[in-house]
Amino acid sequence: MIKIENITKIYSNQAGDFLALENVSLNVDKGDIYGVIGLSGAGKSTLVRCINLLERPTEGKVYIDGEEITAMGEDQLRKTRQSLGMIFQDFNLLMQRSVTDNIRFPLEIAKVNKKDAENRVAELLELVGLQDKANSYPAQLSGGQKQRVAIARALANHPKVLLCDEATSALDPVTTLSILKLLKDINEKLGVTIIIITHEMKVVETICNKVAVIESAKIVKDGWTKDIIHHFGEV
Ligand SMILES: Nc1ncnc2c1ncn2[C@@H]1O[C@H](COP(=O)(O)OP(=O)(O)OP(=O)(O)O)[C@@H](O)[C@H]1O
Repeated sequence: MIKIENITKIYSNQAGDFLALENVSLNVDKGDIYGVIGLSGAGKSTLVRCINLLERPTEGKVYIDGEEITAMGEDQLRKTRQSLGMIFQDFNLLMQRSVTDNIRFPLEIAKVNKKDAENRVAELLELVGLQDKANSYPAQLSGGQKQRVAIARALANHPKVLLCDEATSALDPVTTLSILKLLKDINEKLGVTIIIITHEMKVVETICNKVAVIESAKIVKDGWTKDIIHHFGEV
């Protein structure tokens, strides 16, 4: 479903070149909840941002469903990005818009008609359990509720893949578990493939079937979570 082939990412600025990813390859199958774990600065965010080309890899290829997105033009890329939802540590909600309007936003961009958008927002509010907060504003929500809004918004256009960049890192342990449970439900009920970037082994143990360990720009180990846990314990 997602194939990353020999990706290298070099950030270049006045200070010089910085190698953030070195020859990274990864295969994510449909239905996986795939964890990418590593210490701060290892390259995790860079890797996930290379999957939807928020960052362009300096070298290497990315395939989604067999199509090479690193070779796509802007129009095709814009369409393909609709099949890749993303959520972030700091939620990235539109603070001046209500919960409903945040969730509706990607539907407006995709030019979904008003009635269908209304129905879809109602469905999503139910999915994430926020029907009673439909008219609230982000500032009136807890961290867990904000992340639920972000998840609903990311799912609005029926993506095949959900990319989660440290999505639970700002949350307490109990709220983290409730968000992880929601992600697992989404994976099981909607068949959405999930990639989770985290620095917490607990997150990987709780929901990831597979995991890659990233250290200093390289994947040093990847495979079934149960086989990898022992390795990470030694890091
Ligand atoms: N735009 C940029 N320009 C230069 N260097 C960058 C840029 N973005 C990231 N880096 C560097 O690349 C390395 C990898 O960053 P990245 O954000 O991918 O790491 P990470 O594993 O996600 O870390 P964290 O868990 O702290 O977010 C870091 O050393 C970072 O300083």
